[in-house]
Amino acid sequence: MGKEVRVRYAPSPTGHLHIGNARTALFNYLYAKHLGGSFIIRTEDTDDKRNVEGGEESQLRYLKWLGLEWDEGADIGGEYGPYRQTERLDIYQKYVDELLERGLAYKCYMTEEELEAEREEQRANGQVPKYSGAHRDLTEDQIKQFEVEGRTPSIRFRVPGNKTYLFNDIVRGNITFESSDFGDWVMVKKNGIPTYNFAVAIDDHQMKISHVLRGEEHISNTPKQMMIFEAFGWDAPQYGHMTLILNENRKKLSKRDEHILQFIEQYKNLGYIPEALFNFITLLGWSPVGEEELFTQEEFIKIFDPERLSTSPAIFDPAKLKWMNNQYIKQASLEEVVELSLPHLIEAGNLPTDMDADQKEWAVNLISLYHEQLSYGAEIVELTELFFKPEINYNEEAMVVLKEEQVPEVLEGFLEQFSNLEELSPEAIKASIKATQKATKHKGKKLFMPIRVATTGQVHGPELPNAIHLLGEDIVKARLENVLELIK
Ligand SMILES: Nc1ncnc2c1ncn2[C@@H]1O[C@H](COP(=O)(O)OP(=O)(O)OP(=O)(O)O)[C@@H](O)[C@H]1O
Repeated sequence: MGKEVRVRYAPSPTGHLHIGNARTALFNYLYAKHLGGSFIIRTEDTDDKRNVEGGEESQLRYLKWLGLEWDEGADIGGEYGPYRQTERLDIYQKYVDELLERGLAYKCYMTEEELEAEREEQRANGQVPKYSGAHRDLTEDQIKQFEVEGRTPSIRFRVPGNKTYLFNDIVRGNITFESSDFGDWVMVKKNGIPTYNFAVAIDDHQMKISHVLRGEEHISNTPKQMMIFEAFGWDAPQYGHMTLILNENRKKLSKRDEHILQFIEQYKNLGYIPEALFNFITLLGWSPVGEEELFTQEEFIKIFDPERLSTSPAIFDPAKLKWMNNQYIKQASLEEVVELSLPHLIEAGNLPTDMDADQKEWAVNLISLYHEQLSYGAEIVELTELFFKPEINYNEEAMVVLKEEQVPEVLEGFLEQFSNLEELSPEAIKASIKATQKATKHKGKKLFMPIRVATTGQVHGPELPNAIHLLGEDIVKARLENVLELIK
């Protein structure tokens, strides 16, 4: 039997979960589930300057909302929380001590100003700046002197000379780096906190991670992590670097772009369906065999094959997401669609919070009229606007219809039939339109369009008798009379 599959999603708590982060988490999850392995969450929170309040909570909450469950983590009262790097500092310390002792790491006392001066000089000489190794081999006396001066050291990893680091990337095949391109890099910062690359390598080993699937911005970190694995004689995991998700301007989606519509929370609040997002995100940078685009989580788990990960970046297309959500809304029950959309009508002030049974029934009927068309919950407000405003401003398209010759006759005829109705059911309204046809001898578009446009202001729309039924007697009459006046 091969090695047990254990993968991880390792967010820094620097902001909310966006489509790009979620894609990385989801591919790890699918990979683990496909192979019967474990999916682990680890918060990489060692860069306290960048951490934001609520960042971790958001990452976890919206992963759960998308339907991802992790298998393992720190025990937080019977439930698994994520592993947190800041809670593992003792573990890292043990390994730092070992490398110092073995001479594979050393203390560097250079100040930020000295380091900057060094880089400045290298740039001036046309070189790519890298640490010169000035404090690689300090004498005991030099060290004492720096300590007396009160300098605090960072700890650097002693990069081996003339070595090639090669890994076979799951997505990109063989990738190599030369150790000569790296200066001795900081393993532990002056504040005593390990750097990202050091902590990641220790954790991936300790957590027995078998495959590291992450965004391609991490490719250049990989050799540093391999150096740590090598220093301890550990086997490195298999790496796979996935292409990034870009926005429409071809820029990487980033947590720091707070004003862009790209966060899972925003889509939840707009009334998107988690299964639709899951489906959509999985198809960003990965494609199944065949043309089919709609899959459940279980189906994805069955068919997920990392061989089919794309090597060119995927552009996040919000219009495609909207389309996909509509596919899911169409399949959802009316009850679910009401749950997604009704709160938005209330929030817009179109309906009261304390609806009585009749109002609720009216609202449900209204939403059901748009069940097929609705792309996301909040869209209901825009789609149903015509039901909540007393007057309509007929646009150009509408006026073209209303100016046709037969319109006064049709509308007067319909107004008469409508006024004589004893009950306002959609069936009765349908019958009154039929009766108008008989009386006026106009039929088809010539009959329907003026009635539709006069009552709704739109040339396309939901079932006409149902819409008229929901608009109610007063509004329908007022609109018909208004149009008759307008076109006189
Ligand atoms: N645009 C993106 N497309 C695909 N994966 C991404 C994208 N942005 C981040 N990731 C991946 O998400 C995981 C978590 O990364 P991280 O927490 O650093 O997110 P981030 O959005 O890059 O944050 P920041 O923008 O603050 O650096 C990493 O594996 C990273 O590669």
